[in-house]
Amino acid sequence: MYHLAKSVYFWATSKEEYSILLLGLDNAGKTTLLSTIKSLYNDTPAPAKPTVPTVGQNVATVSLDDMYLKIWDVGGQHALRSMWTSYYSVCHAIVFVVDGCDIGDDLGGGGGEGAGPVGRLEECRRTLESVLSHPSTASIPLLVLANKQDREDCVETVRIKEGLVRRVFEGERGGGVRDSRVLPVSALKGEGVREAVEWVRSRVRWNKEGRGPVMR
Ligand SMILES: Nc1nc2c(ncn2[C@@H]2O[C@H](COP(=O)(O)OP(=O)(O)OP(=O)(O)O)[C@@H](O)[C@H]2O)c(=O)[nH]1
Ligand SMILES: [Mg+2]
Repeated sequence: MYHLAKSVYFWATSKEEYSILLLGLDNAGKTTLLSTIKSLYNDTPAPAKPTVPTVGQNVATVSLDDMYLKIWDVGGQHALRSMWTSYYSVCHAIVFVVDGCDIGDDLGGGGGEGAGPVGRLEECRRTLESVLSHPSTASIPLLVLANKQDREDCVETVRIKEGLVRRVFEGERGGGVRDSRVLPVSALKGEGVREAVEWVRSRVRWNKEGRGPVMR
């Protein structure tokens, strides 16, 4: 009887928990985004100190009305990217953060002869392709964030959509059909962050049959 009551109590009081993986090149703004999400949803103070490059991982859980989001922020430096794969099989959505000021001004040109500087667009493209072509990320929702929108030298979101995301999806390593969206944010100022979290919330729920939550 005790065990039955305990189970009933657990199911009545528990919520679904989904894991979200923040990926992107070094300096994209992942750790800043995690801090901002924590301060918006958990009422923690906004970080006073600047971030340092992440070696290893940061994790935080935010409580929404109907679920917990457990958010993993991992280091984006080249040497650390091989560790990302160990998170793929347990994550319910991937948020790929792009530094919108560091992808160059040749988004439509394909990098051919005579093309202008391309910034880190090509590195971003190869990295995103590698994530999406991994079998464990198949059909997992993908949110691409065009970050640093507060800066004047940031490219327009549509250019990241066309020049990066569409190219990856149309390529051979695009990873098949999945829910995806590109949204502008400023992780530093918090602009667009609630909209990004809301998109993730709705998409992990939608994909629940594909990859189920953990009950907490
Ligand atoms: N202007 C502006 N700067 C930002 C924004 N987001 C992050 N930054 C800055 O970009 C730099 C890198 O931010 P991080 O959050 O540490 O980047 P990261 O993706 O975690 O980098 P790694 O840990 O090396 O993978 C820091 O100086 C941040 O203050 C933003 O929205 N606007
Ligand atoms: Mg970091």
